[in-house]
Amino acid sequence: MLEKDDTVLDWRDYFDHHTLPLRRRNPTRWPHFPADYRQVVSEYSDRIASLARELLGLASESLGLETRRLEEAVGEFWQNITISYYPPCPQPELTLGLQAHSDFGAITLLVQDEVGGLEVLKDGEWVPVKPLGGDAIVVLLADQTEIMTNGKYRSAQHRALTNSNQARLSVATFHDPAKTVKVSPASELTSASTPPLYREVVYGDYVSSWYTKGPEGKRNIDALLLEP
Ligand SMILES: O=C(O)CCC(=O)C(=O)O
Ligand SMILES: [Fe+2]
Repeated sequence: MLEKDDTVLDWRDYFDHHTLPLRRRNPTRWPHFPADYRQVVSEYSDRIASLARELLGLASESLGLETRRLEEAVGEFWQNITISYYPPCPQPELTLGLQAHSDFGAITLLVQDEVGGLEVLKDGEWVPVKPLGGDAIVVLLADQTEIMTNGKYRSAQHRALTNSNQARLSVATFHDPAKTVKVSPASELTSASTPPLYREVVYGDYVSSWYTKGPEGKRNIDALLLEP
């Protein structure tokens, strides 16, 4: 889709649920059908947050950090659940469902239907993330985890393609720090010989800059590189 100035827009509709912290959760703003929708989303939010905590714990341990190190650096989770709907696109070669980006928070857990279209950038090539069916969950590390781990874990660049004959649905659950949290490389992972690669950033400033510049590729996190 083109805007007047030839900007390519995403071929996507979405519905966002603010789910955590609990004081942001207001299920009366969510759909009320099926009858158990609000209860299912609330329970899903809690269980996915536990999984995100567990995965950050494994990432911490894999780097020789205390189990809760990354989780504590993120602080209280700000979690949003976004359901994306990609309608069939008559000319899929002209646009993307969602343009290439890395997520700006800490960790995203994504469930997709059987249609396919999600791709991740690996060694300079776009690789399809094939739907596995069942209860498969795609784990996408996001920009704050790249900063906290001083680049040991890179945030995943990804995008969603459209297709001309089938609508697609995905459910992405984002886990972010609060806007006031300062994010920087974990001191345990830096030394004189391994200096910090990224400068400290207030998470809210990072998000504002992301929305000002647009999501293209990873240029937002690249702006924090101390020696670009
Ligand atoms: O629909 C997808 O598979 C990707 C969604 C996504 O990357 C996002 O919402 O940030
Ligand atoms: Fe994403």
